[in-house]
Amino acid sequence: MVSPRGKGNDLWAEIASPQGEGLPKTQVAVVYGRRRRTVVDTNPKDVQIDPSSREGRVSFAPTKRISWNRSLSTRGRESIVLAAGTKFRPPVKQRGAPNRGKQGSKAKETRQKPPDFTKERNYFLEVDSFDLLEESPSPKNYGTWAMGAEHENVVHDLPAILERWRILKLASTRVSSQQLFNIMETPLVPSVHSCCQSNNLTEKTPERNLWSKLSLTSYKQNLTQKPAGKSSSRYSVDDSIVTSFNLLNIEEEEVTNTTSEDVEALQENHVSSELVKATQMDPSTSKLASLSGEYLRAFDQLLMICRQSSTITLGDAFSKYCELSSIRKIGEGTYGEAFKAGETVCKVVPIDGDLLVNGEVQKKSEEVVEEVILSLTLNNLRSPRGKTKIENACTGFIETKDVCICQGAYDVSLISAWEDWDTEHGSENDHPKEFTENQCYIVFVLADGGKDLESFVLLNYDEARSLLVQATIALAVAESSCEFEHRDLHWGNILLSRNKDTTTKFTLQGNKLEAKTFGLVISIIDFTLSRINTGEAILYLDLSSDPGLFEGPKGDKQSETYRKMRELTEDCWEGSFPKTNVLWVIYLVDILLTKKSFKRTTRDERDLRSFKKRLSSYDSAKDSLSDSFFSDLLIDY
Ligand SMILES: Nc1ncnc2c1ncn2[C@@H]1O[C@H](COP(=O)(O)OP(=O)(O)OP(=O)(O)O)[C@@H](O)[C@H]1O
Repeated sequence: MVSPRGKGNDLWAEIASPQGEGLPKTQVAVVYGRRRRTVVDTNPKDVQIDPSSREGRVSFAPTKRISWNRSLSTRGRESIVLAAGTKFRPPVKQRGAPNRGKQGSKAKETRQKPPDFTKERNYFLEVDSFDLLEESPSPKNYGTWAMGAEHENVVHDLPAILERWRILKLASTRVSSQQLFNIMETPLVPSVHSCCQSNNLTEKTPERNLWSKLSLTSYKQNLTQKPAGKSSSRYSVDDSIVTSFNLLNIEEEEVTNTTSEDVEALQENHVSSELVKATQMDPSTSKLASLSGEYLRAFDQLLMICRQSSTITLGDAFSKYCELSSIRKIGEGTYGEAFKAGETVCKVVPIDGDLLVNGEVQKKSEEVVEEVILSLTLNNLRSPRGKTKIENACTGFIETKDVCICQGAYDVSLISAWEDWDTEHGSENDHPKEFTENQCYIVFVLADGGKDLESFVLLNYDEARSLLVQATIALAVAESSCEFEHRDLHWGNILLSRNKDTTTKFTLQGNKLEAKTFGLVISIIDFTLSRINTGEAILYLDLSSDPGLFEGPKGDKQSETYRKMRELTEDCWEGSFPKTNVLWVIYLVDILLTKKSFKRTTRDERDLRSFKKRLSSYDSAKDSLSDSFFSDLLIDY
């Protein structure tokens, strides 16, 4: 039941109000998503397995990972770039015209005499080097760091990161578009702001039934069927972006068809100069073979995000936080090894290499950029900046303190910590001594979130309630801010610790509230399966390409939750379904009832069971917060 209490009335009214009310009309945007890569896709030749070097290793076999939780780690974040907020103009140039024969011969002709964009390319190369200098005015001087010193958290310019990423994604559709991206259509409302700036997503993903996947061709057909120069009410998308796609998402032979008029048109349409630049690269360097070039660009972005001009060693990175000899390994995942370094936890994830790690293909810079964007977006909820009135804020997601890019063999101190863990716990991961001097890594520097729910001992019913209210708050706040859905909130992904505080503050849609914590602190981790809408882009993982995720044991709460999500989303994973968050809250109640023992009465159990029943009727975490179960845990301030 909604509990009216003074100032709180408004909040409860808002919590109960249907989502999307009063939103501006939706608009169409060009979107694309990238299909994920699997081990099967890997060319066996790319996998460096030197039998002589396998001594001491557990195994390189892809089937090694057997634990249910860990086998769930799927790969390949999808993203949809939202091109909105601009006006429709007919495409400058028609591509894929019905008369293929004619086009083909023209393409052939043009390939013999490619347009010369040298002048423009040089200009943009100059701009790029200037940008790089501007953005990295003083590369980190790791050599002079005081070991174990206190460090301010690094502030990242998320809007700028997003913009660069978006440009990279658009540009990279030009090459290997068939392999990497699906061009899709998604309706979107006019002006899109980055939630990172506004901390309030005013433009939301429309309802499920508005989604329709169209190929770029059918999308363009739709556009060309409209009267030139006029936008239809539904397809009022900016043609400069369509043009960009027309120019960028082109077949290999079409690259050479790009004319200087096209470029001028793009410039006229105020398309970012970098986007224009993307259309101007020499076709010979932009063939499919430039896949590695694409990663290089993403890698450069990672360096920029980390404010590094070049990679550093793992030893240099860790020495910022502690004496190397004090490093302890505290956990492991399929992709990352987690080490305690001073006050922080550093998660080391190998990237871009050909070596299979723990039976998996290493993550690529491009997908890592997206994970960084996700982490930083959620980070912003901790201390939203750039706005006088904070709309949404909470501390329930793990804090990302810094990110850095490293290269080289594993540091001896890390190897020693890894081996100590292995002796004590028996690692499921491959021994890191396999990494060569060329290996690159991303290191996520995180706050120490404590122990995961599976191993944490809850003392009593109050702590159990505290866990539920904090998890629901975090989901509700992120849901409101950036349409966040965690989609994998099993008991390994909630970290718990205790402190002296009895309450935690949060802001939900402008309403400032406090929740009783009884001294428990939760931190949600692992956003691998998560979906967000940053306002610039929708980042999500297409779980339909991982059927194994839904084949877990019948009756197992976690497996059932994945299946319920699939039923709910109908495998449309790019869509917004805040109810998936409720499904995970239901899962957590189940876990508390069946898998965790803590001091509780029969009445407490009954309350938990009836709360669980009521949860099924809520459509979002935000809605669930209005349940009477939370009434005496929430306080206005
Ligand atoms: N911030 C943190 N504080 C404390 N422990 C952490 C933290 N981050 C990670 N860990 C520990 O390290 C383990 C692995 O981390 P995480 O699940 O993020 O890695 P991963 O490789 O992304 O995992 P997955 O196999 O699920 O993809 C966690 O289960 C947890 O025990």
